[in-house]
Amino acid sequence: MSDKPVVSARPTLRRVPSQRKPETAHGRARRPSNLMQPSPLAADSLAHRLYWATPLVAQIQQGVALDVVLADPRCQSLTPATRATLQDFCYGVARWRGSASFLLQQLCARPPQEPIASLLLLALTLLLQRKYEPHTLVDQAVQAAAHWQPGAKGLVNGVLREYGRSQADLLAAMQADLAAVFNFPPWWLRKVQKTYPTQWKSLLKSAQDHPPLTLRVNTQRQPVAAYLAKLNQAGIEAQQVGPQAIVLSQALPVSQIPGFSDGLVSVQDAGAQLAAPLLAVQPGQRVLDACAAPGGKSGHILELVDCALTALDIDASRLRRVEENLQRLQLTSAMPPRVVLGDAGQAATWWDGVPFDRILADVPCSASGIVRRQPDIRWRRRAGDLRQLQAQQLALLQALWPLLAAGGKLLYATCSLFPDEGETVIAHFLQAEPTAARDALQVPTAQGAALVPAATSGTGGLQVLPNQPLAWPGYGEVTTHDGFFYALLHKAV
Ligand SMILES: C[S@@+](CC[C@H](N)C(=O)[O-])C[C@H]1O[C@@H](n2cnc3c(N)ncnc32)[C@H](O)[C@@H]1O
Repeated sequence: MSDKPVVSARPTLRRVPSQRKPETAHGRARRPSNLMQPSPLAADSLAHRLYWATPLVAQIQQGVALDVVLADPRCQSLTPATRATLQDFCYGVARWRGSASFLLQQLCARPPQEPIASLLLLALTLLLQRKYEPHTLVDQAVQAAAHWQPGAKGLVNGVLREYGRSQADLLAAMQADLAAVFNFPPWWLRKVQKTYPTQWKSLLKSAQDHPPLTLRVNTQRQPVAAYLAKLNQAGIEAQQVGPQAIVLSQALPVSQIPGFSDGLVSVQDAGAQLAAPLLAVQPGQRVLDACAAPGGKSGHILELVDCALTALDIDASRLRRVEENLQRLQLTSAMPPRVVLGDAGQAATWWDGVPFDRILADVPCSASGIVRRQPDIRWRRRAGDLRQLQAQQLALLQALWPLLAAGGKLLYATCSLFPDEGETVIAHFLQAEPTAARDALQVPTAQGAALVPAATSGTGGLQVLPNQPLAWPGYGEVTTHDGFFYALLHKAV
C-alpha cells in the first residue's frame, strides 16, 4: 500500500492551472472568516448552499470539530432546509475527504487557494456521492465561486468538467492509494488492516454508512412491546434488536419520536446498550459511573435496577446533560442518583470513602468505533494520540480500583476498535494489580442470561465490531451497531 497519491501518466488528464492572484471585483479575495455575508444568490438554491457551506468546509479542513463547525451562530439565520443541507454537506466532506483530496490534487496543477479549495473539495465530494446531476452541480458551483472570487470561475469550471471527462481514469488510478479509496489517514488504515486482517475492508467501508437511529426503551415506564405498538400506531417502522434496543427504519428528529421528551425512550446505540447489563448491578448496590456524561449508561443502569448511583464527570457542561437526561427519564428510585463534578483520577476531592460495589469506567478514547457518527475524528486524531490515551486510561483504572469494594466488579469500556486502548490497557493493569482478575461477561438474551463468547477479543474482553453480528442470541443478526470494547474485572475478597 502506498501512502501517497499515485500520479500515473495519464495523457488524457488535463491539469487545470490554479488562479495566480485571487481577486474579487474590489481587488481582494474574500477571506473564509468573512464569507458569511448576505449573498445575492437565489435563497435556498444549490449555489446559495454551496456558498454558505464553503467556509464550514474550510474549518473542517483546519481540524475544527464538526459539531463546533455546525453550531456556528451565523448559520442560524438560514432556513432549516438550508441548515440541514449544510450539515449533510459537512458530514459528506468528512466522510469522503480522502477521495476528494486525491482528485483535487490530480486535477489541479497547483493547490488552489482558499476559499476555492474548499468549494472544489465540496463539489468533488458531491460528485462522488452522485447527489446531483453533474451539469447542475458544475453550474451552481461556478455561480458560488463567482460570488467569492470572480476570477476563480474558470478554475472551478475547468476542474469539475475535467473530472467529468476523466472520471473513469481518475477513479482507476485512485485504487492504488488505499487511504484515498477508504477515506482514512494512512496510519489509521494500516492499524485496522493489521489488527483485523480478514475484516478490515468491511470495517473501513462501514464508516461511510449513515448510522441508524437506535432507541433504548425505558422499561421502568413500559415494556418494549407496548412501545413498539405505540410506534406502529404512529406509522413508524421499527425492529427490536436487543432486550431494550429498537432500530427505527428511518431516522427522525427526537422531537418526532413518540414519548422522547417524557423519557419513554433514549437515543443509544445497540452496542452501547451492552454496558449496563454487563455491569450486573444488584438492587441497592452502591454504583459509580466514573465518566458519566452525557449520562446514557447512567440512565440505563437506573432503568434496569434500583441502586445508589453516583454519576461523576470532569466536564461541567457535559454533566448538565446528565442531569437533564436523568430528569427526562422520570425514574422512581428509592435512592435518587448523585450527579457529581469531579476528576475520577483525584478521588480525594469528591469521594466520601465508602467503597462502591460496582464501577463503570467508560473512559475517554480515540472513538475509533463510532466513526460513522463522528466522521471527522479520523482526520483530527494523530497516531501518537493513542499512546497518550492509553496512559490516561491506565491511570484512570488505577485511580478507580481502590474505590471498589472487595468482591466488587469494575466494567472497563471504550468506543474504540484499537487493542491499544482495550486489551493492552487491561493486560498492563492486571500485571501490576494482584487483587484484580477478569470476570466472565454475561448479557441478557431473549432466553435469559448468556455468557458472551470470550473468544471475541482472544483474551477475555469483548470487542464489539461495527457491521459484525452482535452477541445477543435471540435477537437476530444485529449488525447496525457501533464498535466498543468491554472488560469486566472483579476484586479479590
Ligand atoms: C466516553 S464519554 C462517557 C459517555 C457516557 N458514559 C455515556 O454513556 O453517556 C467519556 C467522558 O469521560 C469524561 N472524563 C474524562 N476524563 C475524566 C476524568 N478524569 N474524570 C471524570 N470524567 C472524565 C469526559 O468528560 C466524558 O464525558
